[in-house]
Amino acid sequence: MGDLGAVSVGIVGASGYGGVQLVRLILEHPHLKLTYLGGDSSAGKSFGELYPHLAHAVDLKVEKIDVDLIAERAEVVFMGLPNGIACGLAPQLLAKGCKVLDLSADYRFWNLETYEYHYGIKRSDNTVAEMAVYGLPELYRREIQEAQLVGCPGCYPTASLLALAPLLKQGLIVPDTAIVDAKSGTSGAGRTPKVGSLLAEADNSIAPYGVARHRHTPEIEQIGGDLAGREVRIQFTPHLVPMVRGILATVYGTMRDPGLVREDLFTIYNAFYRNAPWVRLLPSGTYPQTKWAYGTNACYISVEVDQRTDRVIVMSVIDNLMKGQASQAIQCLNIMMGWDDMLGLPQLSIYP
Ligand SMILES: NC(=O)C1=CN([C@@H]2O[C@H](COP(=O)(O)OP(=O)(O)OC[C@H]3O[C@@H](n4cnc5c(N)ncnc54)[C@H](OP(=O)(O)O)[C@@H]3O)[C@@H](O)[C@H]2O)C=CC1
Ligand SMILES: CC(=O)N[C@@H](CCC(=O)OP(=O)(O)O)C(=O)O
Repeated sequence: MGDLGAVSVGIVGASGYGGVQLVRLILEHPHLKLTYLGGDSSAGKSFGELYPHLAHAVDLKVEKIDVDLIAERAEVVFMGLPNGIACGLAPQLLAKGCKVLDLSADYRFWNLETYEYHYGIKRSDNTVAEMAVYGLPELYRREIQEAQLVGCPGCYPTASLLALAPLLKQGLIVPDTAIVDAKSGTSGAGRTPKVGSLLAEADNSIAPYGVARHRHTPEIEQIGGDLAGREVRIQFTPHLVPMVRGILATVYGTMRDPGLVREDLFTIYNAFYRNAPWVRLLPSGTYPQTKWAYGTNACYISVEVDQRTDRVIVMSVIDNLMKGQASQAIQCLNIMMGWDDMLGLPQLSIYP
């Protein structure tokens, strides 16, 4: 797959959900070729043993992680690893000239003490962390264009921030009134087995978790603060819902100007996202469904106003494994390489 002029790409953490999405996307991308797969417990197996339905398309074995081998084979490296591992590999990969895109939380935080506090992991790669760019293209396109190291956002922060950004950037809501109520499918928890992700535990039920202390809150507040130009406090509550993929984030905030109507907000959002091809603003009175984004890099957003309570309500949906993880990383790479944002990425959900 790929063509003669294609950029060589490696994936560390290839056996995981993020990894297998990346494999699919790289195989279908016209300017990328897959040259390295790395892992831990899956090392030594062929990729086809792990994912038999892709055996016909991928003729690579998963290797034990070896920085020299990765840099020899790949110009660009994606890392889809548990938190705390990428920060031990990125400094050496960057020193060897690779571009690095990390899907974990290791390079999302501008203040490493915040990361260390919320993730319970000590860090010593401060200089490299300072180079990292937050990989949300709709907000940090210019920085991503120049980046060697991208810390790709978490799935909840992507859905939440795309809904919140115009409100915070333009000071449309009373400070600190923002509430994010978010729901995720179980693939958000990754492929590594956990009791809570078992069908018998998750099916027929919707459950809040991480209430008042989920580790995505400081990430949302960091970017929210950057947009607002001041520290912000955001109430974030995630829920696990019995589906495989998808996130719906419903955002509430008290309007500073109670005179604003839905059409005003629509105009503001339309202008804010005019150069964002993956954000699809829905017509007034139409509300998004997670299945519309399934398998794509799209984010569907709808705005509403409740004049009875003076609140704005913004709904956003993404596929957590795509815009919330793997395809957003490819969108970032497209921008780093000077290619079109849409290049090689699936645009249409398989749902009717
Ligand atoms: N799932 C989601 O919706 C999202 C996840 N993320 C983040 O992306 C990252 C990857 O997530 P996801 O794909 O869901 O994870 P998975 O649990 O599905 O996969 C984890 C991967 O990490 C590898 N791995 C585990 N431990 C080690 C180790 N010690 N050394 C090397 N490799 C190791 C595994 O390899 P092996 O099988 O060989 O052991 C596997 O390939 C995580 O940081 C996650 O928080 C971000 C946004 C959304
Ligand atoms: C449903 C589910 O469990 N979702 C995960 C979010 C995954 C993610 O994006 O986490 P990172 O910030 O570590 O990358 C969670 O709530 O922890």
